[in-house]
Amino acid sequence: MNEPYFSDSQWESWADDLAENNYVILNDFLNKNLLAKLHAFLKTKLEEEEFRKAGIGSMADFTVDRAIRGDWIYWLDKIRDQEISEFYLLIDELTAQMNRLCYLGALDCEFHLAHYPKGTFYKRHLDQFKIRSNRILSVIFYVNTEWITANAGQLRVYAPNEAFVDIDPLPGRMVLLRSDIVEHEVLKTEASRYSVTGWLTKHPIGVGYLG
Ligand SMILES: O=C(O)CCC(=O)C(=O)O
Ligand SMILES: [Fe+2]
Repeated sequence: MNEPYFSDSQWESWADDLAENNYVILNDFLNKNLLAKLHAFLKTKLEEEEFRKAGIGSMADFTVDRAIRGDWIYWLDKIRDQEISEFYLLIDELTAQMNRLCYLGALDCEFHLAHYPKGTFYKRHLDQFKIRSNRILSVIFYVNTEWITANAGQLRVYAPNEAFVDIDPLPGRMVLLRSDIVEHEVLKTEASRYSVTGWLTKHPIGVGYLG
């Protein structure tokens, strides 16, 4: 057994915040070592030109529309991407704790690296697709090694009354939000913005798409 990254009481306090607001911000969630590892891995994949233009929707619904989102992504694979196996240990801990504390019933996850080049954004949206409501919890890690507010590129999270909070994509920060109800957008970034984004899902990936 690996040592847990965080204590049960720490997880309980985050789960309380999530239950109350439907989103939670966790600063310095990635330690320096893991942040550096993810950043380096992302840079390698960028250099190898492994990123693809991100689209919207899934399967038959899938389209690429730069007026909606301008990021480039690289889908991760837990088995293939052994260089970042430590990241998946952290995701296992997150999933177990969320299932324990929030009765999430998550059975699987899917993650991609994301690069928003200068001048790109992702318009307001919900993470659940129309024909595939498999995603329960959205999980976003910011993996730039430095970030200044003048870079913009904030994650804007909307409350049901249209109030919103703007969240800087600070190194090591993680944001959790409920995929089914929390609308959000990425404001136009003035610098290359790197992240790892994913979802805890109800069904194993590749099965039960219509769940
Ligand atoms: O990078 C972010 O802050 C959010 C990304 C996002 O909303 C998405 O990929 O669905
Ligand atoms: Fe999103």
